[in-house]
Amino acid sequence: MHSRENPCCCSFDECKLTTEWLLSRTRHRPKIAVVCGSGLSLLAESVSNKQVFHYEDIPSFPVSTVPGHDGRLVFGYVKDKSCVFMQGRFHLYEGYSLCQVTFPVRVFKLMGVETIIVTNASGGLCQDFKVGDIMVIKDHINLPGFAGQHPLCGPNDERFGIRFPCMSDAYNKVLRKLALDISMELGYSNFVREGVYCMVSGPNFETIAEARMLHVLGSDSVGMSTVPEVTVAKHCGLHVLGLSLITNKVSLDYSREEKVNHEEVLQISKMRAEMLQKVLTTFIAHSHQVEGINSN
Ligand SMILES: O=P(O)(O)O[C@@H]1C[C@H](O)[C@@H](CO)O1
Ligand code: HPA
Repeated sequence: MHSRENPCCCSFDECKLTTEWLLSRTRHRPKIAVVCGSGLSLLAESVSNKQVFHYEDIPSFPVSTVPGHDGRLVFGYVKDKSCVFMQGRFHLYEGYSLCQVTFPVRVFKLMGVETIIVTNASGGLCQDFKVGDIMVIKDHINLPGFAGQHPLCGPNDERFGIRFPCMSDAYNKVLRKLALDISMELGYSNFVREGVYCMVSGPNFETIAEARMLHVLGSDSVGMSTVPEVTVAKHCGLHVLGLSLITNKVSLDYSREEKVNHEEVLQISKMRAEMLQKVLTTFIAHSHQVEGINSN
């Protein structure tokens, strides 16, 4: 049975079947996976020796339903590093269970991936942030998780990870530093920041009262993804880097007239994707400098 029909069938065996299906069809053996956020499919365009699978052709993979999420798995090389890119991710608000949302992460783990780079578009809550800034994610707030919408709820399969994983170091410190150092070398330090990402379920954008609450709670940006993928990645022992593109300023003020919409999010993502791609490809090229990350 496929997870499109059954929201709760992302078992170890099903992950393994999908893994074997992919490994038997690709010569690539990626060590790095990249999840492209809204409007950020361009991140995968510069890979060499490309091999592409459409999500609808991959057993048990959900399909993309959101504009700006192409629904393609792209294998290839960035410099000499074997990578796999998700051009499009899955969200809770699409009606997928969190186990479907995170299914690809577990498949990557079983394929031999060691590091995952998760990107997204988010709204800036920190008053210093500007539209177009890139935020290296330092930490997150799992708001749906507080309410029991958590990808690790349910029986724990020890083959993936332990029952009570530690999340205090979900975003690898060494990888964060490398991303910040690279940004500085590229001359991007004026618009590359570090901060805390807060996940809400969506699909509506925040009310002003909600935005104020998230700000008071310590969130620098807010979005509708990433946290389930990162939680599952950390649970199964992957190294994580998170990069968030600030596509809009979230209003904390009742007198502000601007209204956010998805088209604006996509427009800013597409405008800044090239910058993010530069950070990403330079990061991947230098990732051998970091202990625990293989050189190809
Ligand atoms: O997949 P991400 O988190 O980049 O997508 C963001 C959050 C919503 O899906 C959408 C809102 O515009 O963009
Ligand atoms: N809120 C939630 N998700 C988002 C936003 C936002 O302002 N911008 C992009 N994704």
